[in-house]
Amino acid sequence: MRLPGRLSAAIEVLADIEARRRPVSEALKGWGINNRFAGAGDRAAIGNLVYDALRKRASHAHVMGSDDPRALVLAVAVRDWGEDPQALNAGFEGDTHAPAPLTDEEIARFGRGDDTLAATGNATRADVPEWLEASLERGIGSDWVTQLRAMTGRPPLDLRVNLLKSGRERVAKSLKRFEPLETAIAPNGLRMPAGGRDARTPNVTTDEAYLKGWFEVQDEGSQIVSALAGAAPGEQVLDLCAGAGGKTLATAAAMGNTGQIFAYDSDRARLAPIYERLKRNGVRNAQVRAPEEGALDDLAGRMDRVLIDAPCTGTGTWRRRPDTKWKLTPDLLAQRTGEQAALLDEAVRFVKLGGTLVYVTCSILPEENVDQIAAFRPRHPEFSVIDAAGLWATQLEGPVAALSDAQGGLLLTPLSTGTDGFYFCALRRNA
Ligand SMILES: C[S@@+](CC[C@H](N)C(=O)[O-])C[C@H]1O[C@@H](n2cnc3c(N)ncnc32)[C@H](O)[C@@H]1O
Repeated sequence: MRLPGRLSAAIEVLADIEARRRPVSEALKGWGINNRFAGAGDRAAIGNLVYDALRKRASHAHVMGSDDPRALVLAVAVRDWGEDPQALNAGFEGDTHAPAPLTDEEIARFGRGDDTLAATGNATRADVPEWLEASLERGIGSDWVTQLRAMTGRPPLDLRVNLLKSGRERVAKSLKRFEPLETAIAPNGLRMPAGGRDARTPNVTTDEAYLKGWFEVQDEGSQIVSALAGAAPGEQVLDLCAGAGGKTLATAAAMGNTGQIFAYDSDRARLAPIYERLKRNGVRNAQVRAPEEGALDDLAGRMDRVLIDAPCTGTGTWRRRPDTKWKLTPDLLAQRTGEQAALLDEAVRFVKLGGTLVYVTCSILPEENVDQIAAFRPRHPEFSVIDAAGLWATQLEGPVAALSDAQGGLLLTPLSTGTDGFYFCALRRNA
């Protein structure tokens, strides 16, 4: 397929997402099934157009004066992919798969370029829903628009090398056709930066090194918070929201397969992939606890470290799942903050005297981060915050790149740490 056909396909997929309220991945898959002639390169390019359109939905719509799928996809072609509007029209001529030619009005809008954006509201320039503006400014500070604009780019593909089975050099060698770079902050990470336009994401999970358990796909931010959590060999650790086990696996490696990690999740389906992953990674110090009445009772008061990788709005992962940015509602945020407060209270009973409670989210909203810690402290005065910047100095190399907050926590963002958005705060039990 040539570019005009790919643009038409992306318009079709976006329309399908809107009409049927479908998740992006499902709509793209559906399009692929109905259009079997399209190759892997076509599908990747169409996916990129769709995701790019959603990453900058508000600013694209502002420039175009419309948020219909055609306007958004043409905006990606011109604003993000650097196509010239007149040249696009020339390419559309005689191509039966092309969208309708750009109108004079559309061309004029591109002519005015992004100048009109300067005069518009912050939420549009930051490409976020307006109702989140006050929260983002409060949580991130005065440069929140710049920070959020950095979240409209494509994410890299990051890997964590599994030290239980391999090393960074060996994995890099196995994947050298993808030209991986060492991650800047996480000590055992490799990164394949995002490509532009129709670049395809490297398919690393078919590599022999992956099948042998030498590495996992894990954003560098997730690797950093796992390192900050500071689990040491021989400890007793509870991963209270283990899900598919991304943090469990990183923690097991940090503990050198010694001590014991208890991996629990209230959702059996989310926990299911952990069994295969633990096996492939060669983890021998993790016990999975399925969600049953009293499943964790024997751990009360015994844990050196309890990790809450809390259910959250996922606002830190907007680069990867930009559709969730526009679907988030105040009700969903309130539901998540309620769950987070309950989990913090629930976790307390497992932490032994002198033990550590680690709270993590992949959100950039203060309601889910610093506010949770501020509310927890008077409820549990027996805990005190361990300064996260100090932990950074002991667990990671280089100066603290993340943003600090008034409670002693850290916020990772694409602009500050080059990662997804993550929040980290650790508290010690003193009584
Ligand atoms: C951010 S995800 C965990 C991701 C996982 N730790 C990883 O690194 O791959 C949050 C998880 O919390 C779980 N969860 C939600 N409420 C919970 C509760 N009350 N107790 C335990 N787990 C819960 C969800 O099922 C979900 O799997």
